[in-house]
Amino acid sequence: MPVLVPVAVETAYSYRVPAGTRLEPGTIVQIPLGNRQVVGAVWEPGIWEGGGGKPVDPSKLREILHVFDVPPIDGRMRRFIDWVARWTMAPPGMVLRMVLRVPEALEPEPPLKGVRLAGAPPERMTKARARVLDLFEENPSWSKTGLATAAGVSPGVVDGLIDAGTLGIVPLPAAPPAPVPEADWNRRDLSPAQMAAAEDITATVAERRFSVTLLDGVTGAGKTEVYFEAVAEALRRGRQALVLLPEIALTSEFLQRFEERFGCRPGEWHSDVPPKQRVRLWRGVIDGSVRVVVGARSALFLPFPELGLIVVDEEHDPAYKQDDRVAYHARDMAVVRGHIAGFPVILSSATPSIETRHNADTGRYRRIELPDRASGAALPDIHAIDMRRGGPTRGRWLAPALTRAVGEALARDEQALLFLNRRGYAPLTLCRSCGHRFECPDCSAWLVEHRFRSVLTCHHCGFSMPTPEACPSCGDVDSLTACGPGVERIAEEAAADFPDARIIVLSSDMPGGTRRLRAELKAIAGGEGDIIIGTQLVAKGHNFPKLKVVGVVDADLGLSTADPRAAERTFQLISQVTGRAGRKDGAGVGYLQTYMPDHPVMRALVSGDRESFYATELEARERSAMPPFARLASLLVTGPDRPLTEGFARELARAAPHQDGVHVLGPADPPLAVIRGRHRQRLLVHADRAADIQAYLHRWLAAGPVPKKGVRLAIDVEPLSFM
Ligand SMILES: Nc1ncnc2c1ncn2[C@@H]1O[C@H](COP(=O)(O)OP(=O)(O)OP(=O)(O)O)[C@@H](O)[C@H]1O
Ligand SMILES: [Zn+2]
Repeated sequence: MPVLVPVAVETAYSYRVPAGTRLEPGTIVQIPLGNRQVVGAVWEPGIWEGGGGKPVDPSKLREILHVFDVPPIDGRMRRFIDWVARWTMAPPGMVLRMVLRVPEALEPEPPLKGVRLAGAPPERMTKARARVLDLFEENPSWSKTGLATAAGVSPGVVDGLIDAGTLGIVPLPAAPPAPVPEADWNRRDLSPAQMAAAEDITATVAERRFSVTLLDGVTGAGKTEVYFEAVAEALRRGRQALVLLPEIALTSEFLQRFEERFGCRPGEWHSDVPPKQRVRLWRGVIDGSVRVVVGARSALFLPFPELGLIVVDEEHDPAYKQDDRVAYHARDMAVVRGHIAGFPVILSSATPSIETRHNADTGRYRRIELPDRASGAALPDIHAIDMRRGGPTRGRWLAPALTRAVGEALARDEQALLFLNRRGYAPLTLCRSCGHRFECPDCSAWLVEHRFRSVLTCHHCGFSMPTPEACPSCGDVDSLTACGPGVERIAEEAAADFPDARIIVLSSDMPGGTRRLRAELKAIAGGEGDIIIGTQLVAKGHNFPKLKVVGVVDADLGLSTADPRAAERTFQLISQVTGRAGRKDGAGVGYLQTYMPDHPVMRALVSGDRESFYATELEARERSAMPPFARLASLLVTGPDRPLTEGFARELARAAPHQDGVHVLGPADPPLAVIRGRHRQRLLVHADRAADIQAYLHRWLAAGPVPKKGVRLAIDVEPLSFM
């Protein structure tokens, strides 16, 4: 039987089925692979057999070692795995590996050991022993620690009773399955616009057919409440539902809202979920006891047997794209999963991606608009601060107009948010005497100063060194100077201007990790903190009722890159972050510090005219033949040194087949030419919309050189990152 194995090979391997067993495709099995034992899944013949395979001598086949007692991966899930592998050009076994992420879930949970009455009372009765035995009137079986705690005795007392034969050990029943969310637990009053939107998408769930709906509503429109109604409908119809969020670890508020609406928490799936809980969730998903999962992008690969809805919240968020190993976009693959299994997909955003908006414009996706905020509050007023005229004095980063607005907010007991998408104190440190710049020894990147921790660190590989007092190049003391601001530097300036204000700095690398960030975000939502200073993680979906003023310290930051999506990203990020202002009762204001107030992105933001942004950007993409009007694929070559890397990339380029409508660009140095000591070269395939880019790549790779001597090739179809 063909079995997909979780390694990077293009085909399935054949194994012998143990005598007397019949295995259907999808069965999860343990098989020998070299001298290891791995987990794989039985697959249908013919799909991943490969072209040049010679028939294997049946007597040489190795046997399947073990069949796991879990439901098989169903046919729709198998087609989905096949599809993702074909689309991303990843080996199918590597996609399967994402599905079988928690092998511990394949074995039944070991039963918990408990104790119950088993014999006569002990000869020697003490007060402690009596207290323990009394508890069996309440409950016939106890866990050992539970019993000792309830009786207020040491575990030794319980052990003594076991030794005396009074108590015996019994297996306790397994933990009950996750609570089932109730569709009609607590329906919230929706605004008329929300109601209409909810009716519309609920109908798509009821139809049980594939469709994609873009829920396109301004920041604070109440999109969450609307798609909750779709989740409720899936529950009513006995289907499972999946909600994807880009930054689930940080959104405890979301889980609370879910609980208010459905009476219990959903299943959670992301990197911060403890291993044991993940194991339970995976099993609960495949056996159907978990009905709703809220998760990060990898939740898309959970083996739901009865999935009837996927919601992709903040569908524009780049966090949905995985760049390494299997390079997939969870939003696009969610649409594929819906298509294969025949259920609706909802994409929700206040700033839809250009791709999604184009699909809505051309009628491929449905679109529902929510033009106003649910609370009735107005959207924030956005002002541009022209840094050429109204900028700050030398050595400062906040313009007088912005500082004034922050001061006024504080005087009204409101919160202000200063947004800068740069961690640390300063992005570059140099020596005033000799011009020496601090660079990472392993990456082509500057070291970023983190003054709170007194280190210079690399944001690409994590290299870190104490900030020296003298320049390592010329030896001058006190000659080092910080160039440009990061959030820590803005915090320093704000603290100097507002010594009485409570300032909270939020960035992903703060000590304390996710738990601390969660706690801080909750505190801010509860009204604590006067000035919040943060990187892009403050832009994501939060509701801060007291927040009125948002200042974008460097609105041009994202525009200065060569990324074809620079304008789109900047528009999305700034709309999202300013969209945190005035969500409850309006009167929010946003200030954009920019040297380019006439740039179309700044104009669209200031005028609040989303439509003009989308029209201009779509036209620009079409004119320059960029996605979604063309297709791209990136081939990233990495190697231990520059000659090997460049040599392979050139050889690969020479092997590119000729095809009308397809162009190969490069090889070229990406902006980050070295990361962690590995040299990088990028080739880019640009193809007409109608071209089959995967077929082209297959032909190319079959004809091209094979990477060796530590050189590796990574393919990314429709890449988002060009760094
Ligand atoms: N019908 C309603 N009446 C009053 N308040 C509501 C209603 N629906 C939602 N809200 C509130 O409005 C706020 C914004 O809702 P929600 O977070 O769903 O918006 P959103 O559209 O997802 O916004 P964003 O895209 O900015 O994340 C929340 O505080 C929510 O509790
Ligand atoms: Zn580095």
